[in-house]
Amino acid sequence: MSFTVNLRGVSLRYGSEDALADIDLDLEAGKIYGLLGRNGAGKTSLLSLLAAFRKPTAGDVLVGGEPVWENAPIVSRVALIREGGDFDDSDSVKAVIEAGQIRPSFDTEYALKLAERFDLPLKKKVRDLSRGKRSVLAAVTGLAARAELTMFDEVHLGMDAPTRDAFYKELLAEYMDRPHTVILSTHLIDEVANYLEEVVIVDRGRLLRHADIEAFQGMGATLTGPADAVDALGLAALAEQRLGGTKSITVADALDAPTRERAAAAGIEIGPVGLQDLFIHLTDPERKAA
Ligand SMILES: Nc1ncnc2c1ncn2[C@@H]1O[C@H](COP(=O)(O)OP(=O)(O)OP(=O)(O)O)[C@@H](O)[C@H]1O
Repeated sequence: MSFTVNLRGVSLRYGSEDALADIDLDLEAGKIYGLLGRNGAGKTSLLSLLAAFRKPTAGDVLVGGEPVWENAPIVSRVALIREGGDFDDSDSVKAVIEAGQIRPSFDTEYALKLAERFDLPLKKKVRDLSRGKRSVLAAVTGLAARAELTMFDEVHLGMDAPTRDAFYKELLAEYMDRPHTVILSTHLIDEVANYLEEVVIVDRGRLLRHADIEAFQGMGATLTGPADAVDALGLAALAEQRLGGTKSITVADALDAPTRERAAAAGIEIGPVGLQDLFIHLTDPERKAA
């Protein structure tokens, strides 16, 4: 079984600051989601609500169809893994792994297998681990939790590129073996795009977009050509650049066939927009919330 997620009119306030405002979000069970947002957008706050680390100031947070707050049976099957883990620094790696057994579905054998594969020194104290190895330990406890909803909050930070690659592959293998709901919060969008089924973007405490990864990948376009011809298309540009008489614009929406034909006839080149670039443009602080 894996958990659905439903948020209805959810707000979270710290003192006088709204970290999240009026969020409505539905996630289906058994998919891998990417959670994107700039620094301070509200990603960690959102995940904290789903793990019942925090109580919403307003609204309903349902996990597996039930309110998650003070719901021990549900919470015990939800794993939120934060960067660097929430470990006692004086514990050994082995002790951290053994402590995972507090969860009903924690798989110690799998955790030890992963520890060996990722070269984690079992006897070392957490405080003596490098930043990257500490992240790996956090990732290992998350994978081995075998939870119904597993959330990794920028857990890749500190891992080098080959380690991140191995982590994503292991995550996918574990997911294929035992479908469950996964949320990956990250800034490295292009790196994880191949693993994601849907993408959720939060921006300044609000839900900006939620769509299939394919929809995002087909979403934007860049158009480059004579400035007058580009302007004549009358498209709403997310960003634009001008060099002499040539203009390049980035648009968020997919172009329809007539626009493509007009552009081609005017000598305008059309190219794709990388997910990372699209994300940067969509969450540009200069841009009004969409
Ligand atoms: N404990 C707290 N007390 C007060 N304000 C907080 C607290 N935690 C977060 N905030 C504020 O809430 C907003 C959202 O923070 P949050 O950590 O959820 O963002 P984030 O998207 O995870 O950011 P990052 O990518 O930098 O980790 C920010 O303005 C932040 O300063």
